[in-house]
Amino acid sequence: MRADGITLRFGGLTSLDGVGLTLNRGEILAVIGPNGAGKTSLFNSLTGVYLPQEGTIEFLPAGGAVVPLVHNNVLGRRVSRKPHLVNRAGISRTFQNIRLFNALTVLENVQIAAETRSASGPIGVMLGLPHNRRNEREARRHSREMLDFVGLSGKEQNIAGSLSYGDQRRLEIARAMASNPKVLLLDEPAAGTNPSEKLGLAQLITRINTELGISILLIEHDMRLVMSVAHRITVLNFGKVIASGAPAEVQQNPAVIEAYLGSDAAEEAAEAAAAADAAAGDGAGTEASAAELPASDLGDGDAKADVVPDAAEASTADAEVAGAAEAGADAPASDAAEASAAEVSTAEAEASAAESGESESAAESGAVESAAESGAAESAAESGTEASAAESSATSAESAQLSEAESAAESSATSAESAQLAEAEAEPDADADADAEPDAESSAEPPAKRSPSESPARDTTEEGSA
Ligand SMILES: Nc1ncnc2c1ncn2[C@@H]1O[C@H](COP(=O)(O)OP(=O)(O)OP(=O)(O)O)[C@@H](O)[C@H]1O
Repeated sequence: MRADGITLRFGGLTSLDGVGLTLNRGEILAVIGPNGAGKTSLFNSLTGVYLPQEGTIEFLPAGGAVVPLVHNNVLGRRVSRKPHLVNRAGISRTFQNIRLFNALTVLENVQIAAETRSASGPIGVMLGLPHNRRNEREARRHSREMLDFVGLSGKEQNIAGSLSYGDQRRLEIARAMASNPKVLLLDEPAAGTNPSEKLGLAQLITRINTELGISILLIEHDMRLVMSVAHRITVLNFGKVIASGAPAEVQQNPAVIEAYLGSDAAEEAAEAAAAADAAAGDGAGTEASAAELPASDLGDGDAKADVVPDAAEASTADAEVAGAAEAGADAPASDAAEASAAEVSTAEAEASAAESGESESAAESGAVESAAESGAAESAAESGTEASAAESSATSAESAQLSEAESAAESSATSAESAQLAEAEAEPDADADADAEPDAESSAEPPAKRSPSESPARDTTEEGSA
């Protein structure tokens, strides 16, 4: 799937500004960025909910012809494929806010999606023709299979609204998979879930990719999850792509750190990196660079405050965590990054990894975690779990240093967000020239943040068959 030069405007607000992105076959590509960066707008453009004013989007399924999703037609008019035809072409999605039929059973929720693939018309269904009954049986069988895959077997007859939040997220994924997509777009699948649910979701996403061969485009704020599953990452900020590449590369990109944590933090991180380079001879902790985007939930201001890297703190904590790992962690002590991940993972993650004998992979999945991220260790302690060696070795001086850094970052994060919001609000609506034209599909995705003064939602669509 490829998007080129996608520009999407809402009146004077440019939500996407010349965005280009390619999802390769078989790949997990994460799209990250601060709040309001344009991630959901991008998903809505890819799935035909919005019609971007500029750019093209095309999909090339294996063994098939190119399917134009957004393009200029022969008359030069902007056209996009309707959402249900995008789905029929092999692209499915989940939503940031869970959208289930809460009063229906788990099985019925999935079956509805599975039946959209069948050719049964309403009359045939009403008459109960044999062909339609066969389709229904097949849809039910396939739905059960998907539920089993996501770990919801045994809950088929439960009412969807009664499921735990994590199970509801799984159900959404099962429903998206019921139409046998080749590409799955997941919009913040871990939002609102607890750490063990997040771990399970990360495993599920990887299995969908490896076992079913489905390419995945993932929007997610939880950096630990992103780093553990993504093959590549594209970073958006203010509607523009500011970085793209392998997770480790992106995590250390100064522009990315600045986008998330502000320029002061980026400078501090760069200084810390230089200090770490200078102290490279020391051994411990130097492999996990201090100038990394911390692996944690970057979805809101609180989370940002939790993960602020302080230059000095980062190297100290690095050394401590690596030292503690050498003293007793299962993770290879020679790899400071893995050791630090093993130490600062939540107790739940550790327990589950240990139980399944996957301590190494758990360590790897969190290998990107910066030692500066003492937020994870703090939250483990808060939740009554066993304090990590890294945390227990923290001195009070370091704690003071951390709180200072946290409040600095919190204020820089807040001011960055306020600036963004103020900028968005200051944009005049006067030049809006297009109708707000909600259609059935658009209304399924209500405006997240503000009412559109110029809705780019589909003014022209193409009914071409997939
Ligand atoms: N329907 C709409 N009408 C007007 N403005 C919109 C609409 N949808 C999105 N925007 C604006 O576009 C910008 C990008 O929003 P978007 O929801 O795509 O960001 P995001 O990166 O997904 O944010 P978050 O992480 O908070 O979900 C924001 O400024 C938002 O207010």
